[in-house]
Amino acid sequence: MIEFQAVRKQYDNGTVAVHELSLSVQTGTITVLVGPSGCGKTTLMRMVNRMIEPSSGKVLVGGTDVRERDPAQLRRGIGYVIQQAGLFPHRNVLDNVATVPLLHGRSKQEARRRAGELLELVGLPQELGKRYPAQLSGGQQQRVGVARALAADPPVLLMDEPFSAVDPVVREGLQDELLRLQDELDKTVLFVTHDIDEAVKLGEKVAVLRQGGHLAQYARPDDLLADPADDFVTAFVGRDRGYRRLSFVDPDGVRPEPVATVELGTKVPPEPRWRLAVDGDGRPRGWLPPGSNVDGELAEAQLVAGGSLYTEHTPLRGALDAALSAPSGQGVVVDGDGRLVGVITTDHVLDVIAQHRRGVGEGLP
Ligand SMILES: Nc1ncnc2c1ncn2[C@@H]1O[C@H](COP(=O)(O)OP(=O)(O)OP(=O)(O)O)[C@@H](O)[C@H]1O
Repeated sequence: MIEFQAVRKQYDNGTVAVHELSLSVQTGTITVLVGPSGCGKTTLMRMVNRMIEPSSGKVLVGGTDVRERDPAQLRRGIGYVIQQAGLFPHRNVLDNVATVPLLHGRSKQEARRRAGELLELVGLPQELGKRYPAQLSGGQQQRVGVARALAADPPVLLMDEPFSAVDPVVREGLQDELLRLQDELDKTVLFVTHDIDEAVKLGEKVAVLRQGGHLAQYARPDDLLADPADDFVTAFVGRDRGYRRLSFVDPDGVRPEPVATVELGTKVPPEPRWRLAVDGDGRPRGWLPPGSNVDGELAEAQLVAGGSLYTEHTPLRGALDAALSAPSGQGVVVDGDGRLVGVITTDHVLDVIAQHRRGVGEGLP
């Protein structure tokens, strides 16, 4: 557990970055600090590994005041990942990661073997180990940064806007990867971002900070979206918080309907309705518009790209998105292996939301 007890930080120039803030971070969970630029997130995080000392108050890690710990020894138990990964530019990827086990007294050979395992853990192919950081994409560099932070197997991981320098698609991949890793590793993670979507996706709990280092609200993402504490939090979580909250709504009640399908590579007579094209394994590939005259065998070029796919039993937000984005008005539902299960309409998803609202009795916003 990490505990901030009435922590305050005033810099020498008089700026109060953190104002008497108290917060407990549960062991084995991801806790996110979110808020606008300059609200004190980084200052608060760096007090955990003593890169910054509080002006007053205490920070405890595992029940001990960090001021009683030797900074170097304290940091060995705390991984630290920053934006742009912070890699050594003149060392190759494998050696960047191996640095940490080497510092811990492992032999060079052993350190490299461990580094190889870690690269695999974060989803990087072994052959990238020989490259230099500048020869990797931004997303790959971030993965190396995570591998290096994990190298000493620290119980605590501090992550300061680690994914903010990469494009949105890569960023989503990195977020998913972090959630997968966390499932496996059960670290105590403190994660800083200014992106509320990232915060509610990753955080088991989310602390919203406002200017001057005040804690505006500390809650589970679902509660934050359903019941923002004040106008500041309401504005910060945004007007589409109702839609965001669908990410946490149980999809019970979603009943996919059958859909007319056609198979790629077969002859297809025209029909006055939308049909979903699937490959030989039953995976959806796109839609064939009503009345399409297919010359010869059906090929991908004749299809309209489908909308997003909804994987059954995942939260309702994906179901609504699939229904809204489908060119045919029918959202495509697939199973965990990506094979077609059926389709859902927007009306059906809205009905499920309405049922949920009645059942839960506490209305979606
Ligand atoms: N060394 C310093 N000396 C003086 N003021 C500082 C110092 N470091 C940070 N600050 C100020 O303290 C406040 C909080 O800064 P901090 O970096 O913790 O915010 P943040 O929420 O992490 O911001 P961002 O999202 O922009 O990184 C800001 O007003 C900042 O200008």
